[in-house]
Amino acid sequence: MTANRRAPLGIAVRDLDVAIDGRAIVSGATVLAPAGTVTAVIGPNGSGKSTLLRAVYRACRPSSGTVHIGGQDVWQTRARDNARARAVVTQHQGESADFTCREIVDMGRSPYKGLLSGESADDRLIVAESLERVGMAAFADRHFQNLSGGERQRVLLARALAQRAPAILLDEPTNHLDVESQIALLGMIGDLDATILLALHDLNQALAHADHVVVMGAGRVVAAGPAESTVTPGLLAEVFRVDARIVADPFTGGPHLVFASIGNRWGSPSDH
Ligand SMILES: Nc1ncnc2c1ncn2[C@@H]1O[C@H](COP(=O)(O)OP(=O)(O)OP(=O)(O)O)[C@@H](O)[C@H]1O
Repeated sequence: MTANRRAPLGIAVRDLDVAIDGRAIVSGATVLAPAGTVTAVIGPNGSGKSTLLRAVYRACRPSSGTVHIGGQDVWQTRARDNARARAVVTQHQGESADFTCREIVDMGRSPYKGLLSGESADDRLIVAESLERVGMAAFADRHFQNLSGGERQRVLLARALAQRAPAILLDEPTNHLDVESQIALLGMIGDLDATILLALHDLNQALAHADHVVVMGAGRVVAAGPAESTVTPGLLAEVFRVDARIVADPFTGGPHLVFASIGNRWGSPSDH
């Protein structure tokens, strides 16, 4: 199945500023995701990871800076060409209408369809293959709105796969997934012939599955580079305020983070 396959396209974000209601949310961010690699954006809650991704997939207009995918400025590119260049899996996609899973995944084919053209044999095969790839083939005729959070996440991933885009953006893709599905998803994205830019909370997943990490803190990129040399205990203490040690992963021998207990830092216990 080769329909619409293209070589991976690199993603380049330069000097990006995003302000919402006059407040700087992302400031001066430069993120380079080379073609064919996996780049994880990590950082504490509210550090600007989702906003950065939103600027890349044109859900949030930057106040300054540029975003290129494969050398094309996404903010100067037609919507259909953008849809062919990158697929997106976000946490809150409002697919509330009463579509089946097959119909949801078929939406990934729309950048390749004419206004009045229906589904081609290639489209049908790609949709079936994409559902199969995320282990959801048996759900093809089920209604999307009746699925569990993890099942929905897998169908939305299948839609992104069906789009056959040379760059894929994922915002917290392991959210809602059980441990087997998390491992399957991260293994799968490493095998995709695409450039992957994803926001992740699990630092061990970033260490194990990303070629590069981009570390955000308070809207700025505070570090970036190869995962193993960038995600250090010193950096985690500075950015996440946690005490971490690196041990050998007993399965792979690679680096694995363990964290010291820090008690409740969110507030004082109530009196009762
Ligand atoms: N539409 C908006 N209006 C106002 N503030 C916003 C908006 N979107 C994001 N923010 C604020 O911008 C900051 C960054 O949000 P963002 O969602 O990008 O962070 P994040 O790093 O993805 O966080 P998390 O890890 O919690 O998902 C937060 O303080 C958030 O409250």
